[in-house]
Amino acid sequence: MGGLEARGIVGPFALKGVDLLLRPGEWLALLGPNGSGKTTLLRVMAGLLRPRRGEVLLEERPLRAYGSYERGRLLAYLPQNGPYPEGLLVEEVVRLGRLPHLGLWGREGGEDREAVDWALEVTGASAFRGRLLGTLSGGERQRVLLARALAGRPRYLLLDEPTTFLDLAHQGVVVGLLRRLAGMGLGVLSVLHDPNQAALAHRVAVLEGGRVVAEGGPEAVLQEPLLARLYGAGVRVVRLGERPHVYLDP
Ligand SMILES: Nc1ncnc2c1ncn2[C@@H]1O[C@H](COP(=O)(O)OP(=O)(O)OP(=O)(O)O)[C@@H](O)[C@H]1O
Repeated sequence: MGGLEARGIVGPFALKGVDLLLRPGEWLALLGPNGSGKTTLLRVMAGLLRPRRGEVLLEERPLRAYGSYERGRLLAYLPQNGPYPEGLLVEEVVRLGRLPHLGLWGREGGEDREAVDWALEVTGASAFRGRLLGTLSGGERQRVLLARALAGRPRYLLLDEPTTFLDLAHQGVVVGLLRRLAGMGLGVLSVLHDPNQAALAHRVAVLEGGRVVAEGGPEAVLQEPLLARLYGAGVRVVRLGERPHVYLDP
């Protein structure tokens, strides 16, 4: 079976033995307290950090055996922080997402332009295409960076806190987009802090102290005892229809 799989990952830093499988066609949300190892795990699964022990398999082949362009055509990573190419036009930033297909000297063709247009469109970033990245608000910039990740038409998308900086409406746009992308067959792994956004994912995995301590459907994972242990006694969970809804009652 395909997928992006972390097997027995120990180190660097906080990771203490993580197994996690991201399947094509699913949105998997990764939750966990600050410092639990979420970003580190994402960077290991993106091939940007080497684990001390264990390995990452991309469609059953070790990730370290892939060349960087080959890996980049299959897998895109959206980091939590920059550096960002502030001085480039938005359209140029998104075109950078085609690099794994074009190489440094490749000539852009119709397929590349279509992918860039599509990525700008689905992220709601088309209106900024002629602006400099450095002139955008935090939320606008976040959508452009998501467009850059999508422009390579990856099969797996790893997103570190993609809804941070977004207003409520655009959080909804991004969350809806993640579901839609999974529906199109992509495997989407997103670090999130908001359990109510995670409740919309197909599966949720919870990291605590560098280990996956819970994994499964949102209804099964987002339970009050676990969340209270992770985030404190004031966390409450109620059911709204089928879905768990988490709020604070400090
Ligand atoms: N370059 C580094 N050198 C030393 N320690 C590091 C380094 N990067 C991360 N760590 C440590 O590893 C642990 C996990 O960090 P990580 O960024 O993966 O956590 P996180 O779950 O993403 O946290 P947050 O929710 O705050 O973003 C933290 O204690 C952090 O201080």
